[in-house]
Amino acid sequence: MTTSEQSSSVSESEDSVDSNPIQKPDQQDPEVILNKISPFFKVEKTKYGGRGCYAYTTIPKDTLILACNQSISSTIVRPFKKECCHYCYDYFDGKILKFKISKKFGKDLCSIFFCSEICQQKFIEEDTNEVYQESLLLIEKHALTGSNKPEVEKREPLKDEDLSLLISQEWEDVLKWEKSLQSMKPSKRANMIPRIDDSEYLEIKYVVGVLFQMYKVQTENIQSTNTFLHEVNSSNELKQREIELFDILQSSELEKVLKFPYLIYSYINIYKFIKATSLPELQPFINPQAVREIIGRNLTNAFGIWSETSSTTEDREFFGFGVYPSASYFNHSCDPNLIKKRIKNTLEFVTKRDILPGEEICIDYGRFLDEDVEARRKELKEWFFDCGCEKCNIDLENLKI
Ligand SMILES: C[S@@+](CC[C@H](N)C(=O)[O-])C[C@H]1O[C@@H](n2cnc3c(N)ncnc32)[C@H](O)[C@@H]1O
Repeated sequence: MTTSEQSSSVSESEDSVDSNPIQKPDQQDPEVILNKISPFFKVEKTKYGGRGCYAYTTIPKDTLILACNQSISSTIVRPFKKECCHYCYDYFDGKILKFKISKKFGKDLCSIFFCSEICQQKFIEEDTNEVYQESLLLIEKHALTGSNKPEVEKREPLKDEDLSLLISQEWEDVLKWEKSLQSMKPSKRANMIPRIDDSEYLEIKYVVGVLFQMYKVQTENIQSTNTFLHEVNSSNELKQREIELFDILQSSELEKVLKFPYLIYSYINIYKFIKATSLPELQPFINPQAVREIIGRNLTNAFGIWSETSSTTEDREFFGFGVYPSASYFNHSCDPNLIKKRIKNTLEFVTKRDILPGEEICIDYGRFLDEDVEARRKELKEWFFDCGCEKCNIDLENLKI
């Protein structure tokens, strides 16, 4: 536990602006990376667009085809941060967790909460040079700084504005902001930290988690082997493999901003907060393009972390989300043949029925399978796609009759 005083986290080193490509270890062929996720399926193009997972051979019902025990990054909503374990997401009926890593910043005590000493210890072991721990504590500190600032009304783009132009202009302005940030004394940079709301706080913790993994892989020079994921027994290599899979995930940041233009300002806030507050170790990884892609990858690939319920009709609490790249290639089907189970921080995927060779393996993205085809499609539209599953095709044909 650390209790040292820290005035400002802002980097004193020369930060780069937009010319800081992330140096990645030797990049592997995406096809090779994708086809080493599981011996049960290959990842191929679907006939309705994008990629999907297809069975190599017959897979009997109740077969565990994938278990992902490491998200690349996860984040817990502010209201549950003291009740939901940062490491394993366990929750004990609203009880405040006893184990924590804390640091005092002036009068403010900031903490990361865990359900047990084991989870706290695992978190510490997986950290590198305490960069992740420090980064999360700094987010807590600066989220407090930000919340003391007056609320700024977020600008809404005008109806007839050229959105693509607006988006590129706004991000260009961010680069100017970044130059003035870097010309400031570190002690003054706290003034540049924007006020953030709860959804931005959630997203910032996720983005910083991914940035930390990039730093870790580069610092520890972690190399990956060419085995299937379940054969990998080093957690460092697993993370490296998840990063490789993360890099080839779909990103839909621009699509989302074009649909909900007010989000540009939210994403810029997130970026400014991260750039102005992150440790020097993470700075080389922070540029608008990288952060926009990290945000965009969560939008269509994150798995929600929800409280457990005994039935699908019972209300659930939303604790946060995690991105598990190796599990992100399953498409949605309104008649899924795979069930997803979360056991603490592990996602398990088990077949619901026998699967035939060449059959697409799909999960259910929502909780709306009992609804009619139009209602299902409306729900999925919010996730930026028109469902191309077989059940929808049949149901749509039947509507025409
Ligand atoms: C978690 S990713 C699945 C992998 C993705 N197909 C790929 O190529 O990376 C979710 C995205 O896949 C596509 N997708 C998933 N299920 C689909 C479906 N039933 N019909 C059409 N597109 C789907 C959508 O673009 C969605 O945003």
